[in-house]
Amino acid sequence: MYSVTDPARGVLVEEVANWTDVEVQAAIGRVAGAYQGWRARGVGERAAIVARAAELFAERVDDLAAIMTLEMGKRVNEGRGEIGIVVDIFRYYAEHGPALLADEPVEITGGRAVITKGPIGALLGIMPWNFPCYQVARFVAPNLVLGNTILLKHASICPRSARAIEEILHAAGVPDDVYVNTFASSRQIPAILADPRIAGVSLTGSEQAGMSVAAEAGKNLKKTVLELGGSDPLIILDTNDLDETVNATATARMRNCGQSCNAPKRMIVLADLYDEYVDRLTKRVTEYYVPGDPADPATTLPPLASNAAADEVAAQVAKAVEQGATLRAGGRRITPGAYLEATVLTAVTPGMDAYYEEIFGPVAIVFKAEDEDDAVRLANDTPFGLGASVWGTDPARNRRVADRIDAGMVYLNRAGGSQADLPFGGIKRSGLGRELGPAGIEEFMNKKSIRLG
Ligand SMILES: O=CCCCC(=O)O
Repeated sequence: MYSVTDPARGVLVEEVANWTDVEVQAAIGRVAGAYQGWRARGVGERAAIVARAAELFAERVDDLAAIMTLEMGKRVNEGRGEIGIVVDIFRYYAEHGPALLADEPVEITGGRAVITKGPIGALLGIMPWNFPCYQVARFVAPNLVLGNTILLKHASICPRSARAIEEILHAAGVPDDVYVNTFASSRQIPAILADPRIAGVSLTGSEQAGMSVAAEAGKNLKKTVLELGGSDPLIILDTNDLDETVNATATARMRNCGQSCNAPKRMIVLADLYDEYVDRLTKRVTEYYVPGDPADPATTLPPLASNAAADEVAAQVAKAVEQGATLRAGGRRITPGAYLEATVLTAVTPGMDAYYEEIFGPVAIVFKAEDEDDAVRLANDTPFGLGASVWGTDPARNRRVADRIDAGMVYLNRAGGSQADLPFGGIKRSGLGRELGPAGIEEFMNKKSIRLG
């Protein structure tokens, strides 16, 4: 069942029945059937439709932000910001897509060749609830320009976002069968992936979901992009202004109520700053992040996406404390609604679950590093490898540390934050492949070698 439950109040607003197997099969038939016609249109025509979609997303910013606030508790201002990135992504691929898809001549031994950049077919997208519009945009915009068609399965708590996105794309001129939203259940995913009419799958979601989709896709030899979890390190080497660093790093951690795959979840602070950083972060988190209505632009701490999500994070915090971590701030569930106090933990050590797992909520863990080498060791001591950030006053030192971090993305003196033209993705258990930027249009591309002579 898909449903909308307002996480600020715990009130059920709408239920949407899952599609039957017959409906899902028909949807696969639609996107597969539309493929040849869509790829036959020129890239310029597809790019113009994607550019129009950007404008329609911009026009509906308030409506989309309100939907996300209701469905998953996103602060309304953050929702507007998310639509800003969505607009950028659609514009980026509309503008740069044609050049990114241009033939590439290659010099080869004994002759000449060209690599053409074409689509591969109908794709399945499985998208999560944490950024209901952005996550869809970064998969859909490049693939529409490339000429692939799309069957989209959104998170079960986001049926309204799912419908609104489909409406916008169709209104922009994407043919009805080129982009089809399905209210399929997770149980139906294996059959979709086994269907020869589906050429590949992109999933953003949990490690668990990634493993099952990758297994099914592997069995069926389907190309896969996986954007999974992260426990990103944020290393503080030194600072000229500790308050500014504390505020900026707290903002980065608490953005989207801590529910971002690439949020800095482990603050690693060099020993000489550690005590002062922990004190000031604790004060900031306690005083600034006050629970409130996510529809109110003044709110600093919205609910998590659901009661289940809030309970899970609260349980992770309680387990960490039971295993010996120190609770410096927060940790308590607040009801009614899916609220959890903004939380700071220290003394988290190897052997505790919280040392290795991802905590998807407003919880910062602070570690003390003896020196630069120790900071790098701690940063890399994780099964994940999504993003990381390095904060310090010496650019050469920041860069040296960045080069030693095992992650798909490293930011200097800033934390995370997607942008349309910068590739996004991870290594290790954070996933496979890249989205956004030039790399994002290449994942489901047939780079065909044509030998000319
Ligand atoms: O959950 C990952 C999405 C990241 C969005 C962003 O950083 O802008």
